[in-house]
Amino acid sequence: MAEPSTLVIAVDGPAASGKGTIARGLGQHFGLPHLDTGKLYRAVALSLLRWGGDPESEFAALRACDEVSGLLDDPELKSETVGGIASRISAYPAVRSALLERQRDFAAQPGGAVLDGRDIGTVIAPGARAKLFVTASPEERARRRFAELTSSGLPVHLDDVLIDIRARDERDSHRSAAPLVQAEGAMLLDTSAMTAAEALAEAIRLVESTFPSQDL
Ligand SMILES: Nc1ncnc2c1ncn2[C@@H]1O[C@H](COP(=O)(O)OP(=O)(O)OP(=O)(O)O)[C@@H](O)[C@H]1O
Ligand SMILES: Nc1ccn([C@@H]2O[C@H](COP(=O)(O)O)[C@@H](O)[C@H]2O)c(=O)n1
Repeated sequence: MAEPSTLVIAVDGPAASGKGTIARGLGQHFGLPHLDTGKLYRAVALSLLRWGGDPESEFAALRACDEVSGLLDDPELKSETVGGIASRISAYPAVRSALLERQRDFAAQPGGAVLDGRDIGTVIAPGARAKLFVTASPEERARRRFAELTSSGLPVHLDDVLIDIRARDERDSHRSAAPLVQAEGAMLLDTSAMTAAEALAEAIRLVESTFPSQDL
C-alpha cells in the first residue's frame, strides 16, 4: 500500500472517548502535525471565565475568542469547569465561525494533518481522506475521565463525572450549529473494551485501509 502524499485525518467523538489519545498517536505514526480543536473552545471558555464574561451571552463569548492564542498551553484548560463552559459556548454560531479559519488552515498544511474534535469530518475537513468516529460507552468514558482527574489530585465522584459526561453528550449532539454526529464516510471505532494501545493499532489499520493500493 502506498501512503498518500497528502493525508488529512479527521477524528471525532464524544467527551473522553479517547479520540485525543488516538489522534496524537496517529500524528506520531504518520509523521503529521496534530491539532486538538477542543483546546480552542476551552481557551475561549477560560478567557471568558478569567475576564468575568457571561457564558449565556453569545456576544461576550465572541469577544473572548480574541484571547485564544495566549491560553492554549494553560494548565487550567483541562479543568471540568472550563470543559463545561466550553461545551456551552461552542453552541454559539459566532464562536464556531471565529474559530473556523484557524482549523481549516491547519488541515490544509502541505502533507496533511490530524485534527480531533466534534465537527472535523462534517465541517472543518469534510474532504479528509480518513475519518474516524471514536466512541465508548458513557460509563467507560466516565471511568476514564475519573481516573484522569483523580490522578491529577482533583477530588471528584464517579457519579458526578458520569452525570457531566451525559450532559456534555446531550449538548454536543443536540445543538443546531455543527452537532456531534458520525460524518458521512466516517469509520466507527468503539474503544469501550480496548486498551489505548489496542485502540491506536485499530485506528492505524482503519486509516491505512483508505490508502490506494499500489499497482505491482
Ligand atoms: N482505550 C483506552 N482505555 C483506557 N483509557 C483510555 C483509553 N483511551 C484513552 N484513555 C484515557 O482516557 C482519558 C481520556 O482520553 P482522551 O483525552 O484521549 O479523550 P478525548 O476524547 O480526547 O477527551 P476530550 O476531548 O473530551 O478531552 C485519558 O486519561 C486517556 O489516557
Ligand atoms: N471541534 C470541536 C471541539 C470541541 N468542541 C466543544 O468543546 C468542548 C470541549 O472539548 P474537549 O474535546 O476538549 O472535551 C466540547 O464539549 C465541545 O462542546 C466543539 O464543539 N467542537
